[in-house]
Amino acid sequence: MLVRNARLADGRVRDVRVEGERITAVGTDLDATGEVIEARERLLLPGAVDVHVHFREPGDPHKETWRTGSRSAAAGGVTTVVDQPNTDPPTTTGAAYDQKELCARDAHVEYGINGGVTAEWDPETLFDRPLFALGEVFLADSTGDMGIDGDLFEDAVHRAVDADVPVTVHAEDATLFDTAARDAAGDGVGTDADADAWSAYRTAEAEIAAVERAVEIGVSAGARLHVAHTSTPEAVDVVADAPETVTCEVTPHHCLLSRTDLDDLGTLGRMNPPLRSEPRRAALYDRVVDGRVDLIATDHAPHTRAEKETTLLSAPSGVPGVETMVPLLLAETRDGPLTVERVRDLTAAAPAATFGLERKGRIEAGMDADLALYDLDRPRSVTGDWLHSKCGWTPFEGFEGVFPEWTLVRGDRVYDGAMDTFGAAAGENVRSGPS
Ligand SMILES: NC(=O)N[C@@H](CC(=O)O)C(=O)O
Ligand SMILES: [Zn+2]
Ligand SMILES: [Zn+2]
Repeated sequence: MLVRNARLADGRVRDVRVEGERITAVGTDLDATGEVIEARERLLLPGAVDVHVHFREPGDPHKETWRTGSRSAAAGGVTTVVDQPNTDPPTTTGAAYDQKELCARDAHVEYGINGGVTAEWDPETLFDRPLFALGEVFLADSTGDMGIDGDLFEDAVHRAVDADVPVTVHAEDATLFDTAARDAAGDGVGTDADADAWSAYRTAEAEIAAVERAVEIGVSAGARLHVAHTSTPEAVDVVADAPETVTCEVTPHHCLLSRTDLDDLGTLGRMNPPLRSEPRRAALYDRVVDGRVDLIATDHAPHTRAEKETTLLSAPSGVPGVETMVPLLLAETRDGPLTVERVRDLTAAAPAATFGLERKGRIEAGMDADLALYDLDRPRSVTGDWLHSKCGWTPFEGFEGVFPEWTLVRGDRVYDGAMDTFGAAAGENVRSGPS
C-alpha cells in the first residue's frame, strides 16, 4: 500500500509505503505498487500511544468493554492503549492478569496491561507476566479503592526495579485533603451539585507533596518512575527538576478544563486529581506547550451518565477521553498555542520512547504501520452521542475536534471515518511475542 502525498507533522509532503505490518519507505515519488491512498497533503500522524486508559473489563462491562474502548481509541487516532489495574478483580495477581488478557482479545488496537498493588497483591505471579508497567499505583483512593501506604509503595518500587519494570503512580496524599470542604458539599444532583467542592477537597498541595515523596522514593530506588495525570504546574516542575528516569503525563482535561467549568459540568466533572483553578490550568498547559511535560495521556475513565448524575459524594470519579485526545489537540493547533509537531511528540513519539516501544510512535521505515490521516481544515463539533465509548458522554461537548479520516494498526484499516466502520479486532500485546 502507498499513502501518497501525505503532509507529515513537520510540514514535509511525503509518500509512505506500507508492506504488510510495517512502514518500509518514506520518500518522494515512490513507485505505486498495490493499493494507493491519495492523501492530498492532508496530515498523516503516527498512531497515538495512550499509556493511561481504564477499559473496565473484567468487572464493569456496562461502563466500557475492550471492544467499545478500543473502537473509541481507533476512532480517535489512538493505536496503542495501556489499561490500568483497578478493574474487578484488580490486576494484582498473575491469574487476574491472565483474565484481563482474555478480555483484551477484543482489542481493535495494540495494548499493554499494567499490574496493580494492594495489600493482597501477589508480586511473584504478577511479575511473571509481561507487565507494561507496575501501576497506576494508587497512593490515595480513587475508583476501585486501591489506595496503599508509603511502606507498601516503597516495597513495590523495589520489586519493580528488580523485575526491570517501570512504575506509574497516582500521587495524591490523602492526609492533605480538606475533608471539611468535602463534607460541606450539599446534596444537589448533577449540575445542581456543588461540584467545585471536589476540587477544594482534593487539594493541589496533596498532589504536590505526594509527587515530591514518590519522586524521592523512585529516585533512591533507581526506578523508572512515571507520574500519572499531574494536574498542577508545581508537580510538573518537581518532575522536570528530577533525573531523566522520572517522567510525567498530563491529561487533555486538565489542560482544557478548570474549576470554572464545573458549574456546567456538575458531577460529570468529578475526577481524580480534580480540575484546578484557571491560573493553575493555564500554567499547566504552558508546560505542555513548551515541552516541560513529557507526554499526554487521557486517563480515559468512563462511567455511565446515570452513575455520574447523582450527588457529588456518590458520583464515581473519572471522565472519558481516549477518542477526543488527538482531535482536541489538533484543533488547538488551528487557533491555539500547540504546534502539530508538539502534538505528534506528546501523543506518540514520547510515550513510545518513554516506555520502550521501539516500533511505535514514529513514521519511519521499519516502524509498525500505525497511522492516522487528518484533514486539519475540517474540524467537527465534539458530541457524546457520536463518540464510540460505551459511556455515551464527554466533558468536551461542543468543543472543536479534528477526527481521523482513517486509522491503520500494523497496516490494517481498523477505522474508516467516512463509513464509521471498524476492521478486525486484531490488537496485540505490545509486551509479549517476538520483539
Ligand atoms: N481518574 C479518575 O477519576 N478515575 C479513574 C481512576 C484514576 O485514574 O484515579 C477511574 O478508574 O475511574
Ligand atoms: Zn489515577
Ligand atoms: Zn487512571
